Amino acid sequence: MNEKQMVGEKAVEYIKDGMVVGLGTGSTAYYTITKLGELVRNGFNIKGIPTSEQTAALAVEQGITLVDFKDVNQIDVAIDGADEFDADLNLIKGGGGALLREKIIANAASIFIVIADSSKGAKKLGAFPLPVEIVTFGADMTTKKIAELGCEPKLRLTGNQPFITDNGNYILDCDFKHIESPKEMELQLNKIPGVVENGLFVNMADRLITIENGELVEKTK
Ligand SMILES: O=C(CO)[C@H](O)[C@H](O)COP(=O)(O)O
Repeated sequence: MNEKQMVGEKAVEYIKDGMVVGLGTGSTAYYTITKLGELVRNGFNIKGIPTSEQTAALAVEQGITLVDFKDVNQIDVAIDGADEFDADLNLIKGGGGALLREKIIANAASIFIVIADSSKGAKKLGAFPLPVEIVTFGADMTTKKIAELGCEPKLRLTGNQPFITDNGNYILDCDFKHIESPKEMELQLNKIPGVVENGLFVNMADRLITIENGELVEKTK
């Protein structure tokens, strides 16, 4: 079993019958969602809130009932991957372009569990270019303002065309090399008009499931 599958399936042990589950996006969350599908086929009543259209399609394929925020009072547990994590369980997310919905759902969940293979650990965040979602209007100006914070922003492309998020926005991948203060950077970025949200998830993860020396390990705040 590969690391993504190990951590993705382990997280499902936190799901109980009747729960509302935030469903992450990406190749690690894939294993969580397919395992949840197995539970559903075994009679579990699980409702899912997806963090992307891609995840919504996978969840439906797996027989998981999808719900909207208006249908539920709370999200019991959200499970999602990460592009980087540090020792304080701060994260960079958004490699799959779903950071806005991922942050809304992680923030709404009573428990946010992060699943990440061993390659995602970092002493300092920032080697992975930070995804920042921006509105298309004024994108060139927003890009300049973000660059003034000390990074090289690159418009994410699909082929020759800008990548468009599920929310109709662009993503800038911002190479900071390292981010001294993730909290400060998160706030600075979100103050720039045109920025919708950024992929720094500071102090949000309750539990990290990862791999060290080939073994599953779990860390909490
Ligand atoms: O933030 C994300 C998507 O927006 C993903 O969780 C992140 O990119 C990790 O992906 P993967 O599990 O495929 O490595």
